[in-house]
This record gives sequence, structure tokens and C-alpha cells, in this order.
Amino acid sequence: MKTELIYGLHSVQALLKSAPQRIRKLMLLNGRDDQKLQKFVSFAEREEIPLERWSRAKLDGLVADGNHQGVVAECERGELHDEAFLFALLERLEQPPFLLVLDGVTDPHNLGACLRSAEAAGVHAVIVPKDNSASLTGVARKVACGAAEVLPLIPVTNLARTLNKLRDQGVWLQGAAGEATIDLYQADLKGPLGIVMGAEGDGLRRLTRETCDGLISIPMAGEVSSLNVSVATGVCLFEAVRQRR
Ligand SMILES: C[S@@+](CC[C@H](N)C(=O)[O-])C[C@H]1O[C@@H](n2cnc3c(N)ncnc32)[C@H](O)[C@@H]1O
Repeated sequence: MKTELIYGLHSVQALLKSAPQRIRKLMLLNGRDDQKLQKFVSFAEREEIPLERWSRAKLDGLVADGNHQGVVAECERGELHDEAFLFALLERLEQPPFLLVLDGVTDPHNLGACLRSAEAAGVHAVIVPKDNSASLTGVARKVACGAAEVLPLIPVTNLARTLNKLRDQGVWLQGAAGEATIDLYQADLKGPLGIVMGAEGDGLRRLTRETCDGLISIPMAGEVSSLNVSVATGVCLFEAVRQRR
């Protein structure tokens, strides 16, 4: 059985809610009996999950970035989603699909921040290319603040092919690119939608860009040439949320 570590108050909390059966062991910071940790103690007792108290040094040794907030869960690896899962999910949806595509985002902090915003915006799934993308590391999960435990992340082998299949199903693909002439706030973001974001350094790849139905830009007033991808993701997604209400 492959296991992984999920840590941080929000991430472990989301795991407790969405997939408690995956948890094999909970490790809590020794001597920290505040209310925030008490609910994890109660949960472990109720579900008969082994609970260990660890020193800060030991927890820091387990979690490379030290950002565990006193709670770490050792759990079975989550289900790995694939393209078939995506299209099955679309069939089950009762609302128009709302998808986020990250075309080669490689920084786990950015991946985590995009997942967090996407979950908050009500996105149904996040699609990434299998290669040259950040994976769901502990850091990405921690930054996602629980979103990684509930929002499907779908790595696909051939992104352009998946995007074409989505278009065949009526999903309108809007690529975000700083140089696009259509302003985000003039674009129609209602209906079945995929917002496609580019990578930190290179932006959207040529084939991805060509596969999009339209390209949109976030108007920028200052001197910097682009926004961080997770910030741009939040701006685009929440304009879509506004229009879709
Ligand atoms: C850091 S930017 C990449 C900059 C890159 N040099 C380029 O030419 O696209 C990462 C991604 O964030 C999105 N982005 C950043 N600023 C944007 C803006 N003003 N309008 C639309 N998208 C933006 C785009 O999807 C972009 O590919």
C-alpha cells in the first residue's frame, strides 16, 4: 500500500471530511492541546485511528518545509484521476462544466494556490499535462488549504487532445494570455467553460493556444508585464463566477 503525508490544519481537516478511510495514522504535536488540535484527537478516538504525539523536532524532520501546524496524517495515496474520470464526471454534472486547465505550471506553491482558488470558485476539475507539471506534493497540498483533498486534479497524457475532446462536447476554451486583445471583462464566460492558464515562464504553449476558442487578457495598469499565474487564475475564475451567478 502506497502512503503519503498530508499536513496542516486545513488539509487534514478536509481529508477527515472527504476521505477519512484513507487515514492510517495521525501525528499531533506533543503538548499542544488547544482547541484546534482537540477535534483531531476526538476524531481519531471516534474512528479508532492510531494517534501519536510527536515532538516539534520529530515533526519538523518528517515534513521537509516544517509547515505542518502540529498535525500530520499518514494516509493511503488518493485515487489518481485520468481522462476517463474527467469525461465520466462531465456526464454526471447537472450544471454547465466549469474547468480550469494549467498548461505546465511547475511551481507547487502556484499549483496549490490555483487549486485553492479553483475550489473556492466552484470549479469541477483541474486539468494538467502529465509531464512538466508540478505534482501534488505536500507543499502543494498545504498551500491548497484542503482544496487538493476535494477537487479532482486530472493529469492527461496529451493536453491538446483532451482539450479538443472537451471542445467536441461543447466546452468553450478561453486561454489567458497577457497580449490577448479581448479584455477578460468583455468575454462571455457563461455556459460550459474551460479557463486555460499558461506556465510561469513561457505562458501558453503554441498548440494549447491554437486549441483555445478565444484568448483573453486581464487589463494591467502598471509597468509589470504579467501577473503571477495563481493571481491571474483567481482573477479569471472569479470574473467567470460573477457572470455565471
Ligand atoms: C507569469 S505568466 C507568464 C508570462 C509569460 N512570459 C507569457 O508570455 O505568457 C503565467 C500565466 O498567467 C496568466 N497571466 C498572467 N498575466 C496575465 C494577464 N495580464 N492577462 C491574462 N493572463 C495572464 C497567463 O495564463 C500566463 O500564461
